Amino acid sequence: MTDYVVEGKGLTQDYYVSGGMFGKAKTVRAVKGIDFAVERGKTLAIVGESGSGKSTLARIVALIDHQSGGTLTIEGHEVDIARHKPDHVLRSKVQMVFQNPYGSLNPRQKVGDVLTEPLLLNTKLSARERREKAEAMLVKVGLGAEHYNRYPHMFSGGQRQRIAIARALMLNPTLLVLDEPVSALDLSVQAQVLNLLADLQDEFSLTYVFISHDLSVVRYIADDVLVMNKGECVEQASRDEIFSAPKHPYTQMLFAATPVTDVEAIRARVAHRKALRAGAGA
Ligand SMILES: Nc1ncnc2c1ncn2[C@@H]1O[C@H](COP(=O)(O)OP(=O)(O)OP(=O)(O)O)[C@@H](O)[C@H]1O
Repeated sequence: MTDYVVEGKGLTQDYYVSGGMFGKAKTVRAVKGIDFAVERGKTLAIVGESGSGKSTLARIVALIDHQSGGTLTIEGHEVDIARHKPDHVLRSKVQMVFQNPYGSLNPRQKVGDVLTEPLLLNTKLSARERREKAEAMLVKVGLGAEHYNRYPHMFSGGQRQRIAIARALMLNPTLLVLDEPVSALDLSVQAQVLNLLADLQDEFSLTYVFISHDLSVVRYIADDVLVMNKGECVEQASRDEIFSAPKHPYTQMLFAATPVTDVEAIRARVAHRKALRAGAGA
């Protein structure tokens, strides 16, 4: 049986929009019956133009918002956060990384506090154990234990996103929802952070739901791709299928409008990852 970490069936999200003083209130359906499933250790990329509903879907999968309709299943258990608040076990399994590393870290909190806070709230680890785990995680994401006592403003954008990733990993999640995690970064830094995410995925068998409007990024990171337009899924296929022969006219238009750069580098990296996986499985 396929080991799906997350499955959505008919996921729908309605927003109630007030009409102002004289207008009529209305309901906007931002996500319209989306089905998907992501296997353990794989990445589903969700692509689409601005306003297509990507972030709305991401917030449902990350257990931040409850869907108006459909079902969400995580690790085989149907989740209904409207009726049952997720317990800390479920909460720790699903973590989100946001686009803006400047906004997502509290400027008054030292990095060490950012990283140990989830442990303080959700585990019985001692202060010393929490610190050791945080320092080890800093090293894991390419920073150093010496960064523990520094403040977020002392880091570059890429380093802050590494801190946000480290924080997301502190409770050993199985699923990361990444909403445009590299789009606020310079191109060279984007590549470094994508490499880090790929390495962490291999090391911890992480499952990613990766929101992006950037097809170069998607080609690099995704195993499967779901294309959204106006809240609907217009096409869903493996990365290779969708990049070599997009079927839906909207996907064709999207791909034609946004040239994919640096294809050779991406292919080399993908081949390298496949070889690593094959070696690990041998
Ligand atoms: N809280 C809200 N209240 C009302 N409408 C909303 C709300 N959040 C999103 N929407 C609407 O839902 C639709 C989908 O928005 P969403 O942010 O999910 O799209 P997106 O694909 O992530 O876009 P972007 O890439 O610009 O973030 C849009 O029409 C948006 O205006």
